[in-house]
Amino acid sequence: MAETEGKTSKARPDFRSLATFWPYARAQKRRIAAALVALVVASLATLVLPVAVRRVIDVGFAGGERQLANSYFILLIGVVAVLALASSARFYLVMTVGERIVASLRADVFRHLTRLEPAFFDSSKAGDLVSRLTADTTQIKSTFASTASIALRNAIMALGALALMVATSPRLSAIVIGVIPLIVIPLVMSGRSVRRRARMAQDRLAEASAFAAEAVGAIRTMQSFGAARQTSARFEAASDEAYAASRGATASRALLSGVAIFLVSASVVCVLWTGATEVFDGRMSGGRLSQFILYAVLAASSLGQLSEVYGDISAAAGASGRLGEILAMKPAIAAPPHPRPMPEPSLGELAFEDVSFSYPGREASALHHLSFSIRPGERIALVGPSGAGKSTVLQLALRFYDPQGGRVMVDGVAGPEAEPDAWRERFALVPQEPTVFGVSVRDNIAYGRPGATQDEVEEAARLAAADGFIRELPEGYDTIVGERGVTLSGGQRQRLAIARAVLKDAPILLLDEATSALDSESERAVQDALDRLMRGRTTLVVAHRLATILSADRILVMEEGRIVEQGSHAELKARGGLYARLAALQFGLEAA
Ligand SMILES: Nc1ncnc2c1ncn2[C@@H]1O[C@H](COP(=O)(O)OP(=O)(O)OP(=O)(O)O)[C@@H](O)[C@H]1O
Repeated sequence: MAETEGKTSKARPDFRSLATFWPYARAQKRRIAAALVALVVASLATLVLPVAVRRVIDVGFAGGERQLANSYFILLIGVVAVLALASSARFYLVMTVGERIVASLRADVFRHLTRLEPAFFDSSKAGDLVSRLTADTTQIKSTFASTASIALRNAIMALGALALMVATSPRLSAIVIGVIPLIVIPLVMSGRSVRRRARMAQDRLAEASAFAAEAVGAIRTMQSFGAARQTSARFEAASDEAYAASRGATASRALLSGVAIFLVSASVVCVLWTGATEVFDGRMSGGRLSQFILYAVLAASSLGQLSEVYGDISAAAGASGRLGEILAMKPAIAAPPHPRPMPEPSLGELAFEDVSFSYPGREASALHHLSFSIRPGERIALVGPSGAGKSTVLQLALRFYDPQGGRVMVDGVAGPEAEPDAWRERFALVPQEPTVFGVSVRDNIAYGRPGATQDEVEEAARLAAADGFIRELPEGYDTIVGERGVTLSGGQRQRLAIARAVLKDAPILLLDEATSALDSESERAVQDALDRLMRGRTTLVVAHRLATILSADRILVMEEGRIVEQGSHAELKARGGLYARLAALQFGLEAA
């Protein structure tokens, strides 16, 4: 699979994908126009230089007119100054255009990604696209900020220098143009193999880096299995392969540059030789020969730089193709053209009506004709064996997916009729493994309500039984937590998530209780916090704790995507069915 994807990404790039930039470039048209002016001025100044040099040599040196030579020198300094100024302006303008275009593009792609349904991120293609996002935008920036201007400048210079070469000496030009194919053909042919080898080296390097990233990510598993030595050996082998491949690429590149230097220099010597004969024979002035040589060198270096541009532009085309693919994706869960307004204030009603659902790419149904409704303020516990579909019910309630059959209703409005943000406003979720962001504790709690005051945040933390441990953190509410900050225990993370839900104060609460056991003190604190959070709120909880099911108004028992029993704890226990068996097994209650 990865193999096929790798091959496609290396296929001939589709240059039409560069059209993705058009709207971004249009927004920068003034700067681009100014950059073009600077670029043309700099190129013209460079093209004028050889004429000034010829004048200095012919009039000054050969003609012996010192005064005139001096004024040509002054002119030369003027031209050089214009060249310098225009080059600086071009560099600044082109770089900022590139940065601006890429910044807007990056922001758009990211905004778009945040709107896509979670199912998109489950696919391997998504992983590939997202992980290349940074590399792709960087590639595009370098193409815009330097390659485009290098291409344009060198195209102007190459054309200008070639035309002026012909104007300076048609005979010498004919010789130069005759030898160009002798230089270019072998270079282009060997260039292909160099590029192929360079790509192989890059692939090996990418494999080695991916291996290292995976190993470091799984450092605990690796060390606990005593697999450090074996992992290092595998990395070393991958790294050696990368070295061998890059040595091959470097060797062919070295050979290529040697051949190129020889061919180019030998042709310059030949031309110089022929030119010198003409000077000796009095058919050409020394200054004119110098002018010609300067134009030839300019043309050669411009053409040389142009040849490198193709690779860069095709890489940018590949990168923009991938970004364009993201931008072209239509979110599966989007607002309809005329969304139905949700009633205000919220009633806090949630209902599943004959809902059938299977995950994308899965044949088996996760939910079969599921129907239930929760009245405002009611507390419902979902129980059932692993894989029964309990978490799926929460995901559908939040519209991370839409069902293939039936409908999910909130406050009398069906999912597809509503605006997704307005819909999700009505829910607060406390997941099994809460996410803690790498920001302060305060910002973590205020995540669901960014404008919340310090008092509101503290009040939410108190209700979630989190205030105590937060105050003991090194910088209290300002402590940075998460991967780069202070590590929180499982129970602390849960209480932080509960505080976040308290602050959001949504009418419907979705809870996925943690299956992993906490120590009894944390367990108590979390349970108390949850009780306070659930009070008076419509609650749907995937229950793993006895206390939770005992306090539920109603229990829905799920098995293989269906509700097989429902009722109160006492009724279900008395029935002696699946619930009674689960209660005995999971919750340690005697089966009736
Ligand atoms: N993202 C997904 N993509 C594909 N299939 C999934 C996905 N998530 C869950 N499933 C499948 O859907 C079915 C129901 O899973 P679900 O997670 O809802 O069960 P659960 O009752 O919550 O289980 P547990 O108690 O173990 O968390 C399972 O067969 C599972 O393999």
